[in-house]
This record gives sequence, structure tokens and C-alpha cells, in this order.
Amino acid sequence: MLWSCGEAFCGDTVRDLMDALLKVRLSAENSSPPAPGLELTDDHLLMTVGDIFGAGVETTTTVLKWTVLYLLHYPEVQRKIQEEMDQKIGLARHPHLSDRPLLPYLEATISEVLRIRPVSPLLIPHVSLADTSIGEYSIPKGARVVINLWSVHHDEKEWDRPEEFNPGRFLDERGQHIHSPSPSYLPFGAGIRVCLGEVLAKMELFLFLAWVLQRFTLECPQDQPLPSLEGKFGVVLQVQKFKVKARLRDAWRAAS
Ligand code: HEM
Repeated sequence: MLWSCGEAFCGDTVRDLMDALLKVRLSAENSSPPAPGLELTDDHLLMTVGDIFGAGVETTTTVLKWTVLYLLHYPEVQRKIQEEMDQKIGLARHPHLSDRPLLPYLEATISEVLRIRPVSPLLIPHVSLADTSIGEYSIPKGARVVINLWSVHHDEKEWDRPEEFNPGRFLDERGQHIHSPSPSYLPFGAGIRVCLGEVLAKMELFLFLAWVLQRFTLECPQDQPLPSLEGKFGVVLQVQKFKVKARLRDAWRAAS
């Protein structure tokens, strides 16, 4: 893959992440005086692309599955998203990223899914680099620190009825999307090791859901019970397998 990308990359047009990395490598090689320590080896390139796939695919697809599952359980939430889309975007054009401010209820739904079913309920283990403290707890250098994000996102002191799926908690009194109504909301972690893909992931989630819900209503197949909302603990908090029926919306059929 690296070889064929290297062949195809001419140094002018950056089409994707691999091109961007190859461009940095080319400019480091051509810099005068040479920039020692800034070279990107083939290993660097391959590991970076591997990291992006590893950290970016399973996480985002899992959030999409949780969202679909919650929409099956809460059809009124799905209806509200579709009403908002019909009013603000209509059926004559596709949703764009620039429509995000127009669809606060969809944004709030994504935020609520990330709260109630955090992809990484224990984040990623961290190690303290120096003696330090968190609140009243002292943390010695070298200690392994595991953040219980599940408990942070389900803390009754911070969230009203935390077990309830309620996108409305991410809306202000004017119906605008609140990015973080409580400091106890860290679906992408925080600090120096915060998720590098947060912005990209939010764009992907928005576009995927907006496109699907503009055309389809998601339903539980008639012969199936409502699937379980309990997760399976793995690399990420996984959804148990379930079936979904995507029914073309009458409004979409009539408009096309
Ligand atoms: C909804 C989707 C995603 C969620 C919920 C998510 C969540 C997280 C979390 C919780 C962490 C650990 C933060 C910590 O330990 O403090 C993390 C790290 C990371 N994420 Fe994501 N992530 C998502 C999508 C992505 C995407 C799309 C990419 C890349 C394209 C990505 C790249 C990374 C990387 C590289 C790290 C490690 C950062 C570091 O250790 O410095 N993530 N993510």
C-alpha cells in the first residue's frame, strides 16, 4: 500500500492522510540544512495509518450501532430528529456538514449516546509521569491511573436520572446544542492524551445519521424483540448483535 501511494503521490495534490505524511517526509528530506530527527521512516508512516484505523474505525462504528439501537428503543427521538430535518433541510437536497448548527436535536442525540454508552468506559490506562494529586488523592510517579468514565457519565450528582436516555439534557432553553452540560462529560478523554479524532468522529456521526434518517425510518423487525441495551465489554463497549429494518420514508418516496 505504501509503495503504491508513494508511486501515485506527485507532491502537489494531497488526497488523503498518506499523501499528507509523504509530503512531510519529502519536505524533511529536501530541507536544507537537513532536519535531523524529523525524518519519517516507512515504519512511522505505516504505524500512523494503523493507529488511525485502529483508533478510528471500531470506535465510530460502535457509536453508530448504539445510536441505531437507542433510536429503536426511543422512536419519539427518531421522529423528532426527522421533523427537525424536514423543517430545516427538507427533502430536496442532502445534508451537509455546514448544517450542523441547524440540527441541534440530532447533535444532542449523538452527545447523549456518547454519554450513556461511552465507547471506552475505562478510557485508556494512563501512567503518572511525576508525583501529583487529584483532589484529595495523591498519585505517586509511575502509578497506573484508570479513569472510570462509566461512573463519571452515570453520576447522579451530575446527571438528572442518568439511566434515562434524554437528548434534551444537551439542549439549552433556546433549544441550542450544549457541548458539555457538566464537567462530568468526557467521551473523548481529556488533557494531553485526548482523542485526536474527536472532530472527525463527530463529523462522521453527524453525516451518517443525517443522511440515513432523511431517507429511512429505522425499526425493529416485526418478529424480533427489542434488542438489549446492555453492552459487552471488549476493546470498546460493544453492542450485542441485533437486526434493524430500514423503511424508506413515505415523504422521501413522494419527494423523489
Ligand atoms: C466516536 C468515536 C470516538 C471515540 C468515542 C473516541 C474516544 C477516544 C478515547 C476515550 C480516547 C482515550 C483518551 C484518554 O485516554 O484520555 C481516544 C484516544 C485516541 N483516539 Fe479516539 N475516539 C473516537 C474516534 C477516533 C477517530 C475517528 C480517530 C482517528 C481518526 C481517533 C484517534 C485516536 C487516537 C490517535 C487516540 C490516542 C491519543 C493519544 O493517546 O495521544 N479516535 N479516543
